[in-house]
Amino acid sequence: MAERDQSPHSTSSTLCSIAARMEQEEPVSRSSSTASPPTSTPPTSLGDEVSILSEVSKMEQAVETQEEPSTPLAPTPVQAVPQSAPEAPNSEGRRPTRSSRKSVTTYNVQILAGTAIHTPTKYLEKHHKNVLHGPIETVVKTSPAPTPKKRTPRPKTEPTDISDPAEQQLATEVAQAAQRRTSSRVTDLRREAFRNLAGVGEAVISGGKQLMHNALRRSASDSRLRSSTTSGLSSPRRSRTARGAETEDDADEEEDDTVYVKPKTKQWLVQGLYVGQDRDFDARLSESQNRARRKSRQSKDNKILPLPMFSGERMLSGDPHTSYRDFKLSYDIYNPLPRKVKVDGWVKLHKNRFIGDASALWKRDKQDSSQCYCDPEDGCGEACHNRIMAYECDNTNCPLTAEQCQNRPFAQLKKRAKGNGYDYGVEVMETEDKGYGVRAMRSFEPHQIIVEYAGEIITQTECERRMKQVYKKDKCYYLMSFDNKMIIDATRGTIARFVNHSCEPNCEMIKWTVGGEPRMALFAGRRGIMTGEELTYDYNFDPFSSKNIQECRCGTKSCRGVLGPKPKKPAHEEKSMASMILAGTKRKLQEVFGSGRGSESAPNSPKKRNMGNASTTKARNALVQSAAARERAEREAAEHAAQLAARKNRALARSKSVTLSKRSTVLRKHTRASMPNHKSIRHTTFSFKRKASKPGALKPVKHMSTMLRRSTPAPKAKKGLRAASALKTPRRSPSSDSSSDASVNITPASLRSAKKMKQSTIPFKPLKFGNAPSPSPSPSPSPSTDSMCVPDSEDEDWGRDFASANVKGKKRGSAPAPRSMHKTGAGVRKGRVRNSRGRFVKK
Ligand SMILES: C[S@@+](CC[C@H](N)C(=O)[O-])C[C@H]1O[C@@H](n2cnc3c(N)ncnc32)[C@H](O)[C@@H]1O
Repeated sequence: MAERDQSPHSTSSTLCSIAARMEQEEPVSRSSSTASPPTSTPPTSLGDEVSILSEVSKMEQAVETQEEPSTPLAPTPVQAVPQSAPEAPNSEGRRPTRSSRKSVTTYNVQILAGTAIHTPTKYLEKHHKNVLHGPIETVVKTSPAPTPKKRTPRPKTEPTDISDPAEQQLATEVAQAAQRRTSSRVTDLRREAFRNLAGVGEAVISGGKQLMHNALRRSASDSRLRSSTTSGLSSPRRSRTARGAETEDDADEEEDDTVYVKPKTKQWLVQGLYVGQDRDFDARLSESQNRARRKSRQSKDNKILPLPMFSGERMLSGDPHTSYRDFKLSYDIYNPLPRKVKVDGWVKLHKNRFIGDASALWKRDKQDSSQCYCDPEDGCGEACHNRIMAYECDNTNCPLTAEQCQNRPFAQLKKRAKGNGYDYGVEVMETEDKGYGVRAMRSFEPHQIIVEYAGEIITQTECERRMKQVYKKDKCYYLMSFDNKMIIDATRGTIARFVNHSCEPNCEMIKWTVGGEPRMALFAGRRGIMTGEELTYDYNFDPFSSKNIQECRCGTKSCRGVLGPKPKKPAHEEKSMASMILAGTKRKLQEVFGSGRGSESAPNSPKKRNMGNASTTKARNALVQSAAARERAEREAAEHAAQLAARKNRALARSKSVTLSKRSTVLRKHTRASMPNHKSIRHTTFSFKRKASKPGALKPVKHMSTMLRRSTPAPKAKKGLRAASALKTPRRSPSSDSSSDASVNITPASLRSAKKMKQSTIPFKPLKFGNAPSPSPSPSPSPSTDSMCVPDSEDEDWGRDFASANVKGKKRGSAPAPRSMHKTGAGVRKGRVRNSRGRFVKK
């Protein structure tokens, strides 16, 4: 039993110890006093009041029995306790052992009262007041400890201490007093125990009351809230409650409330973020209609929460201090594109890198430069010389600052590369049937730079080697013809290598000159690019042989079916087409000029057969008129172009920065070097395919000039209909023309004008020298009139004469005689003079 926990924390152990000690003490008491009843037991429970009382009586009896032999020398029952024997060493000043203290009986009233708490008793203020230590006799003898620290005297040593009779007397008196006090104290303890119990009960009851009160208050506030929000409309639940309140008496209601505390009801928001955020106006309606709409709306309540998009509008238009707040876009709006892919084995390069001999062979033509003279207001816009020539402006060739100038696309690209993914704006995607592709992650303005096509710059020899050895088994090649007969191999290169071909592309691949060096980049087309769009450009793929032709899967309306230029029709087909066009033109001309054949054939023609004479004449007149009008328009266009060119030249001459000779040199250079390249690179992508017959064989990359020749139709082939189209879209021609053009044009615009002038003269020449009958054969024609290259003023006159002479009913005879005739006197017959109407009459 001694091994059990006997700490003051443990109530059970304390109770057990009480019982144990009492058991142990029983024989002691019995032995010490025969008067003590053997049935005397310590109280074991709070209800054991009888036991407590009996204990008290037992104590009293004990004291009484002690009192009987009240002679001073008579041994006290305490002295007779045999337990004192082992305690003898204590008298020598040694601290009593734990086992020795077993005899000390402790009555904890708090435990008995059930109010003990599990706190070390030494910290409890009342502890020592309520606890009696030691055997009953000692307790009786000693007065109740006034202070908690005062210990009850050790009973075993006491008898030995009471040796003096005076002291014994004193002790007896004290014991008597203690007996009296103890009895009263026990009564006090009982009272206190009951008081404590009552206190506990009170606390429990008051706590319950408090809880009930709180619950009632909550429910009351809830019902108030409900009544205010529902504004008189009572729900069935509410009415039931009300009915209940009326019928039940107050006590029942209180009891009900106590038992069933209602949970907090959910409060629905009737106003909040989106309430009232409807649009004030409807853009589709007029102002007055909107006003009427607003008026009619005023009385109406907004029943449905408006769409969140209007909240953004409100926030933006409102006062930022009051209505502005941060918000997050949902992920699929912020990032609408599917996950981007990773390409294995793609080594990224951000700029061109020369490989092998390429660097040594690369010609750096320092003369190849351009200069612009733009104003800050223009900001190097559409009219910027550098922009037209595909030169990037920089501090050396542009008078504007970087902020003012808008013609620095590659610089813009560099800045963008430092930004985030959105700035960069492109990513690799997987297409359905074309392998990888590139899509826009942002929008691009029309003609805005998107990404540079960069990679390894290699020579043709190196390219061939790679094709034979490295890319032997590959199906896709990333080779593009570049400057100086070099090739960009973007197998290691920028993302631009993944851009696929389309017959209706949304981008263009253009070569620019940046800081004197050529660079290729993908630019947005004229429609611009939307986020998520796949980027494409026209490869103008050169398959070299029919075996290498690849099927195009661009899926556009005007798809050519193959990657590359539209397959040429067989020669005989082309010829027949040309002959058909020619035949048609001839027939029309015959109709116009009324040749015998045409008029003869007319009745046989099923078309003509149905036409009456009047309608034939009408049609003929219309044709004549339209031909004349076209001629006039062409002439005017040529004149206009010439004027424009002259104006530009004057402006340029004013700038005085370049001498005339220098400017013509620059012009020659531009026309020879830059323009053809710019044009030819534009839509040319070379993708090398191994020949099926000879694996690894490589066709040499065609030179730019070859490409140009291929892409630019020869002037001879542009007879008739093609000549007109050539006039509409002037091309930047090779330098051959510029050498003959001794004008001071150096701008591309003036160059185009000059070209136009030349082209516009083309239709006249065959008419004059080929088909047109001379109004009067010149006996001694001037040599200059035979020249077809440079038309002089006489040529023009001849042409005009021809036109006036052949157009029926128009200016016939009314035109003044050509000046040349007057000069030479040719055609003036002897004995004849002109009359006032210009006709020759006899003298
Ligand atoms: C420069 S790569 C373009 C990227 C390539 N799709 C890839 O996955 O790496 C050129 C090759 O892509 C394919 N390609 C590009 N555009 C195509 C189109 N419109 N139709 C079919 N194949 C195309 C062809 O195989 C072509 O040889």
